[in-house]
Amino acid sequence: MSVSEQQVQDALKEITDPTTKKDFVSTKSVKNIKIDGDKVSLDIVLGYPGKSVFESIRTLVSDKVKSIAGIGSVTVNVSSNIVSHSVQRGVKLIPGIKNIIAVASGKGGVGKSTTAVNLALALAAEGARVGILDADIYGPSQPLMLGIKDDRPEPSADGKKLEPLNGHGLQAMSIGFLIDPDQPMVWRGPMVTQALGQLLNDTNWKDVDYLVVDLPPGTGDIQLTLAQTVPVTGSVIVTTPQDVALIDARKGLKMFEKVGIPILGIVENMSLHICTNCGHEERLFGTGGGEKMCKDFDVEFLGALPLDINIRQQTDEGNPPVVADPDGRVSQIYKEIARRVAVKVAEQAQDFSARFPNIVIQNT
Ligand SMILES: Nc1ncnc2c1ncn2[C@@H]1O[C@H](COP(=O)(O)OP(=O)(O)OP(=O)(O)O)[C@@H](O)[C@H]1O
Repeated sequence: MSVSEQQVQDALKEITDPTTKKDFVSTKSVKNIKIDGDKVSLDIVLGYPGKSVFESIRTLVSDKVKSIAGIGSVTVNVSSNIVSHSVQRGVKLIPGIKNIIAVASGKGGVGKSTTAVNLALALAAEGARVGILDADIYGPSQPLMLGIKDDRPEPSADGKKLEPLNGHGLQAMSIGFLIDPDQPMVWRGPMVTQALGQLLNDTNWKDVDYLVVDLPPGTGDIQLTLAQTVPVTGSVIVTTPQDVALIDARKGLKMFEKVGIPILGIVENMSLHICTNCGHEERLFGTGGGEKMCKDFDVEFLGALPLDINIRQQTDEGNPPVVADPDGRVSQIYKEIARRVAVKVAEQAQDFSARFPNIVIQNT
């Protein structure tokens, strides 16, 4: 008696994708089941980029299907398909961009730009088409971190837009490509929003699955306006474990909640110091702060990066760890975070009617 499609589906309900923590049937990843006598073939189509886990998923699924009685050979193809998700209501989507991920911090200097660039590179390493927009108008650091600070963007063929620059395979745009970094610029609030709007809308983004936006630090008027004008799928908040950083990170979280942007999760940066001489581990800034905050606010703890001299040196030299040492421990952490972020994006509803925020105008 030959095996039925239902038997294959039932078997696949019993195994869990380590990234989504769900079974492949409930995430609608199982496609195209074909049964020919005792031969079975099927596709697993993931909703997140996961090149580095394709092989382990292929083995996991194929071993499970092989365990069904009466099955001879099994062929499993694993791939990813990234689709667009909803954004906050009233904000227009941008052509050429499927999803926008805002990387924010309540406080300056916590490693937001470092996290943004390595997250973008990790998403790309996992197989996605990725762009990075440096919205840190006051202190653009992406041109330096991508090693292309002296490059200048070219106009597009129709002369209407600017071509993004290429930084380690990312499509990149930053105010830093357009101004002289040594000349102080004085920006007023409306100019910042206008400049950002232009960088976002007047760049010729090409088929980007994820655009990572490196927001300016803080939770003032400018961040709020940006959060309301950029069509964001979700936000990632970067913090260090010190209490002062965590207090500001909470403010960031509340700001996104207010404008109806989902929080994809929190990254704790510089959480642990490993001595380069003796390997001793020290929690310079305390322990568990990021995780506790996630519990308090019911958001996901995406991962923790150590305070590591290589992260600083490689990133500040324009060759971030995900590129400089793609198989190293730090890259693995960034890739795990990237996959978790992509899963959280994929979990966002594609209709947004339920998320319209209440706007209350208060006179204080
Ligand atoms: N995990 C880490 N280990 C060591 N150094 C780090 C780490 N993360 C960031 N840094 C370094 O800390 C400095 C500040 O990082 P970064 O510019 O990313 O912070 P930021 O939050 O974006 O700052 P700003 O508020 O200026 O935008 C940089 O020199 C960076 O290389």
